[in-house]
Amino acid sequence: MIRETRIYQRINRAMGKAIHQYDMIEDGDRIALGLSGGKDSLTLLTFLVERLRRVPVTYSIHPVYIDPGFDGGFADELAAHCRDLGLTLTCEHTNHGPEAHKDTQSANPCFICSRLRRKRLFELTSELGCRTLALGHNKDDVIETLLINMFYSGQISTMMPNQSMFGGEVTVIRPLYLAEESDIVRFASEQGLPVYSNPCPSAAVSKRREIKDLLESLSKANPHVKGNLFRSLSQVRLDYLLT
Ligand SMILES: Nc1ncnc2c1ncn2[C@@H]1O[C@H](COP(=O)(O)OP(=O)(O)OP(=O)(O)O)[C@@H](O)[C@H]1O
Repeated sequence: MIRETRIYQRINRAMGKAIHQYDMIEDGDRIALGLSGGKDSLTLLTFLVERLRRVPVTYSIHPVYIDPGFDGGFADELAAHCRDLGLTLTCEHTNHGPEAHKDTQSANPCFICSRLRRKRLFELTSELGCRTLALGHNKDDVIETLLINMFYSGQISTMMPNQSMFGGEVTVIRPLYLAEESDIVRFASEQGLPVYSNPCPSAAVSKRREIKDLLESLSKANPHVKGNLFRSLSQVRLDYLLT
């Protein structure tokens, strides 16, 4: 049972706002949910299950885990957690992780691994008869992706809250789009959500980690930095860009 703390209420408000504002869920939807075992997708799962008891909209949730295949995986524990919530976890065991770290391909293992994972996630979403795939990205992920795309891809873009793919076959939704990562960290800890440590050798050394550290240090001097970056996404002055 969720404890309705201040942090719970903040995330709940942010998620409710995102779901309405970006038109994410309709009555009768079958929603596949990418469950990685990390705090974001576990928090998303908790809120989407709990929301069913509160709102007059019905939907079904189908958690999906792509096991990257490192030693020390936690698929059984994740399946047990889903069972406790009355859900069945679809788990696919792969060797995406070790494959992506093989010497010949090690220049960008995260890119390779996430591309393979995304592909299987979309396929499994369709196989489960779902047209919606919910992912656990939060507001900080959106801001970091904006900077990663500018710094390393030379383009101004980020993740969308509601994104139709493959001609409408699957819609990706990100219900935590407006929720702050620091709130999610606190929520996961205060509610005692399970903690699975990520056995991936690249987990701590990604571009995202570098950007997180940069934003952290800029925010110490000015706490509005992240909020301003997020706001800039809806304050685009095209007449001052080279479009
Ligand atoms: N192995 C996986 N199986 C299923 N879904 C996944 C997996 N890895 C990531 N996802 C989905 O993609 C989202 C973003 O993945 P990312 O690796 O960026 O994780 P993250 O920001 O650390 O989030 P989390 O805390 O949920 O792991 C996750 O929140 C989850 O919904």
